[in-house]
Parts: sequence; C-alpha cells; structure tokens
Amino acid sequence: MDAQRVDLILIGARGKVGAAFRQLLARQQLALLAEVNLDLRLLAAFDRRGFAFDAIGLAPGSLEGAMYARAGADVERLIEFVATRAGVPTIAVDCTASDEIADLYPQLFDKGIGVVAANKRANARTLAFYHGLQRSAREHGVPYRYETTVGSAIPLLGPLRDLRLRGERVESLQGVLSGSLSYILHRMHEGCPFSAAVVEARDLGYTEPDVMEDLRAIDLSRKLLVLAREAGFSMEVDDMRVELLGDLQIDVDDVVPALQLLDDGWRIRVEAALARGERWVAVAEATPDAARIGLHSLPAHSPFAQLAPGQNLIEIRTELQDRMPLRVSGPGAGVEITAAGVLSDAVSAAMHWPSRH
Ligand SMILES: NC(=O)C1=CN([C@@H]2O[C@H](COP(=O)(O)OP(=O)(O)OC[C@H]3O[C@@H](n4cnc5c(N)ncnc54)[C@H](O)[C@@H]3O)[C@@H](O)[C@H]2O)C=CC1
Ligand SMILES: N[C@@H](CC=O)C(=O)O
Repeated sequence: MDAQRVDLILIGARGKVGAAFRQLLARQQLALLAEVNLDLRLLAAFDRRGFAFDAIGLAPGSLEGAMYARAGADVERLIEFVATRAGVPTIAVDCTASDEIADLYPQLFDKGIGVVAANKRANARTLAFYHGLQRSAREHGVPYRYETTVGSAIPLLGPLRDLRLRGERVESLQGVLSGSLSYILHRMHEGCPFSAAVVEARDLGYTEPDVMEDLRAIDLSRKLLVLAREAGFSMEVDDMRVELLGDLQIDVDDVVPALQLLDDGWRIRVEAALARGERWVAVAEATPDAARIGLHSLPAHSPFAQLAPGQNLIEIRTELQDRMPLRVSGPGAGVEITAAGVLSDAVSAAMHWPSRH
C-alpha cells in the first residue's frame, strides 16, 4: 500500500519551539514511514523574516540555508498553491506567539488546511471566536489540534474532551498551569533571588517570548481560559479574576534590572512562608461560572506545593470523579518537550485526517 503523504507548513520555523520541532521531525520521518506508513513532509516553512518552499519536501534538519528573505505575498501564494492542489492533506503548524498568525486560521480552514498550534492566542479570544474555529474546522473536514497550549506535552486537553464526549460533566478544575511560575517560585524557595530565577526560567526555554506575559500571568490566563473552555465552561476573559504577582508594569526591553528591585521583597515573603511551613504557589481554578488565578501560600504538604521546578499538576473534578479527582501531572514547559507535543499533534492529525476515507 502506498504511504499516506501529508504535508506540513511550519510557521515560526527558526524560533525555539519551531527549531526543536524541525530537528525532531528530521529524526522521526523515516520511523513514521516504517511504522505507520505516514510520509510526513515539510512543504514550506517561514517566520517573520524568512521563507522556504519545496514541492517535494524540505530537509527539516538543515533548513537554515534554504530560507530566503520573505516577500510580501509569499504566504498568500503558498495558501493558494495548497488550496488548488488536490489530494495531499496539509497542516499548518503554528509555533509563533503571534495574533497575526492566529488571524489566519479561519482562512486556512476555508482552504482545506488543518492547524496544529502551540500558539494559545486564537483559543483565548472571545468565546464566539473559539466556537467559530471549532465549527469551521469541523465543517471543512480538517483537523485543529492544540494540546501543547495547556500543560505543554502532558495529555490533558484530549482526555478532557473524552470525558465530555462520554457525557461526564466537569465540575471544577484546579491546578498549577504555568511551567515558568512553577519553576521561578520553586527556585525562590531554594534561596535563588527572584530576578535570577526568572533569568534561569527564560534560559531553560520555559518563558514566553515576552517574559512579562508569564510574570503578569497573561500567559497563565490564556491557559486557564482554554482549559475551562475545553471542559465545557462558557468562559469569557472578563469572567476571570487575576491577582498578579505584584505591581509588575515593567515596559522596557531589558526587564532584569527592574526585576532586581523586587528581589528583597520576594526574599522576605518566601522566608516568612517557609517559617510558617508553607510555600508560595500560583494556583489557577475554574468552575462553570468563574475562574481565578492567585498566588497562595499553601502548606508544604499540599500536592500543589510539592511539585518539581517547572512541573504542572491539574486536578479535574467531575460528577463521577468528585471525592477522588482525576490528577494529571508532568513538565509544564520546555522547548524540546513542547516540540514533542506538537509533533504528536501533527502525527495524530495526519493519521486521523477527518475527511480521509
Ligand atoms: N516554551 C514552552 O515551554 C512552550 C511554548 N509554547 C508556545 O510556543 C510558541 C513559540 O514559543 P517560542 O518558540 O519560545 O517563541 P520564539 O520567539 O522563540 O519563536 C517565535 C517564532 O515565531 C516567528 N513569528 C512571530 N511572529 C510571526 C509572524 N507574524 N509571522 C511569521 N512568523 C512569526 C518568529 O520569527 C519566531 O521564529 C509560543 O506561542 C508559546 O506560548 C507552548 C507551550 C510550551
Ligand atoms: N510560558 C509557558 C510555557 C508554556 O506554554 C509557561 O510558563 O507555562
């Protein structure tokens, strides 16, 4: 039997997650062919500045030399090429943190192109936009997957969807959802200054391209919103209460000197918590009616206070799993693990292409 060819368009190809995704794809292409008869090719790749295309497939592991300066209409031409070409399912893999790319999803679905996203922005817009994307993907018979947008590669959104499909009502969600805040808070309890812990989290690839999105819990709010919606809660951004980590209105390129001004304050708060036998934890919670994010000082024996640096833990209570809630845990951030989750989504989308016979 001929292998099933599926083409990928990688957006954010030279970013941290995008580059790790390319390396992983390069390593797995032959195994996918041998093990599941899937011929997954990289048709095109682009980022803010560069563009590359090859109708028979680019070499994902050595793309740098193939990229040339992106021209105005490259992306539109690429979408038209894919739309007018018959027979090869195509998936756009969004490894950006860009609203401009999220704006493209409806057009991609219209043209029969599926989407795999590490980018959280599309699903964290209005509820109407979120439902519109789900509906549009379904109506056009194309996959739309975004497992890594909450809890990185932890299987979370898929199992949550399975609960809903078997008719089990989710009653509440509670957890540590930010990998970077999990890391930063953990390191501070080990005596690391706040600003140094932020730099470490950034160097490990745990933070957003704009680290202030992590520190101001903007990224965490997006995750909680997506998670709540996937649980079936009709949640809008305004339904969420977010207590920030302090007065963090820092608007300069190099945030570190400003963060250093907060080191002493944090040291005092952390020492006081440890003296009480507690630890600071950034907790996100949602019920069907409300959602909130707050920084809590929890007893050290709480499961949320015992996580490894960067670890996430999500507790899901349903009508059947109330006294013994479902708990899902694992690394909540990291470039390689996220790229692995994105590849899982791409492989699964390719193998279960909705309109394939
Ligand atoms: N690092 C992690 O642990 C996780 C990251 N993510 C998400 O992965 C995404 C990527 O993160 P990073 O790789 O750290 O970011 P990055 O800043 O290293 O890379 C972003 C890439 O997107 C490209 N880009 C930005 N705007 C664009 C546009 N309008 N058109 C085309 N290309 C554009 C940039 O040129 C760059 O190549 C983010 O949305 C992040 O939230 C999701 C889960 C976990
Ligand atoms: N910045 C994010 C990374 C994954 O989305 C986090 O800290 O959890």
